[in-house]
Amino acid sequence: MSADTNPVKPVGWAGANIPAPPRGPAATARGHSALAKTTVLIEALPWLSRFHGATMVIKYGGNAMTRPELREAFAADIVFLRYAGIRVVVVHGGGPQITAHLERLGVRSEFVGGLRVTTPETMEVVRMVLVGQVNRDVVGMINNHGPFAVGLSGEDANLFTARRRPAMVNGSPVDVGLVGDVVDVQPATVNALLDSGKVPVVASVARGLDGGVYNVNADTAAAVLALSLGAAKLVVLTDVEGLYADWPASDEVISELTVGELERLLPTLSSGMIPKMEACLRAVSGGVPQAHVLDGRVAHALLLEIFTDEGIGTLIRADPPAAAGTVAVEGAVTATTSSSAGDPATVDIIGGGS
Ligand SMILES: Nc1ncnc2c1ncn2[C@@H]1O[C@H](COP(=O)(O)OP(=O)(O)O)[C@@H](O)[C@H]1O
Ligand SMILES: CC(=O)N[C@@H](CCC(=O)OP(=O)(O)O)C(=O)O
Repeated sequence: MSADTNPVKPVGWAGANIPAPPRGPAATARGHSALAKTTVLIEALPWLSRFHGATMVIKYGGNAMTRPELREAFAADIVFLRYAGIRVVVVHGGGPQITAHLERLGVRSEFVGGLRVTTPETMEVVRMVLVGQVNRDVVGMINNHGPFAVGLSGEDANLFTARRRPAMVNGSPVDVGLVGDVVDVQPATVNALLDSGKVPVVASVARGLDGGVYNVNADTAAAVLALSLGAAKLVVLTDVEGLYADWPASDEVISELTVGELERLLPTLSSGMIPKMEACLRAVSGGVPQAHVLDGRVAHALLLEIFTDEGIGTLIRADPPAAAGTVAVEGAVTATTSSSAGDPATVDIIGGGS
């Protein structure tokens, strides 16, 4: 747009030939809204500085993919993170999408301990839906906002190798078919994509040690990838506000808990929260400074969590070091319906930003 036709910011704004900007109530209102915007931008500065160049693994749950406007907001957030200099990896789920496809084929889905009972026929559908449908959709959505997303299956270049695992019910193993746990990660391809400025988008299907193909829970896949990439953060987007203290009786969100606290809580959890919280535990106890469960139904939840002081969802962090003068409070799970504010000046104690 030329200087003659641009009504907003004429070139040479301060020049003598250009009329002065309007004064009075309209200009004041504009000034106030600009101030609010600059406040938000400046609030982001410590987080931008902290996370520039850091790796983050974002788990995008199938339940968070439902509404088109939320999908758009998610895709825009991922591109925002990329432009902010964060090495972003997306690991997506697709449980509800697999269930819907199986239903169309007349197959009922069964979950044990949060894991899908996976027959060889089910595995064909899992692979087709995750790799052929959901992965393509997520890649396409992100690329509408910026040309960065590249889709991968966990089978590609042996990214994930899995071994058959049972579900655990009341401490006992129950066979759930072709469900795998990841026993080896080869992140070279993901790193090469990140080095070239791309955003890898990973489906949680794995090759088996036995040459077969395994269904890996996407939370588990995201956790092991975060570990092998040395990620600064694992963020899990789902369809609840975070971990509820006493679900389904209450919707009181646990805003923050340590690995020790989560270990004690784990046997009381049910359904999809079991693999999700196991994954967060695995990531943080393995060295990822923090894992965060966020409500994917909140537009731009990712930006809110990463770039503002507005802590939301449930944060899982390492136990405090048992240093002199530090006393770990037994069972100190913080339950609140509000957010856990992150202070850029203090979160270094736990090895990462909030
Ligand atoms: N303590 C809990 N707090 C929150 N949600 C829970 C809890 N226990 C079980 N859930 C269930 O876990 C679900 C999230 O897991 P899941 O359905 O696997 O989601 P996703 O597709 O995002 O991985 C929630 O929608 C809720 O129904
Ligand atoms: C073993 C197992 O349960 N695998 C999951 C894989 C997809 C997934 O994890 O999707 P969400 O993240 O949307 O739940 C499944 O078959 O549903």
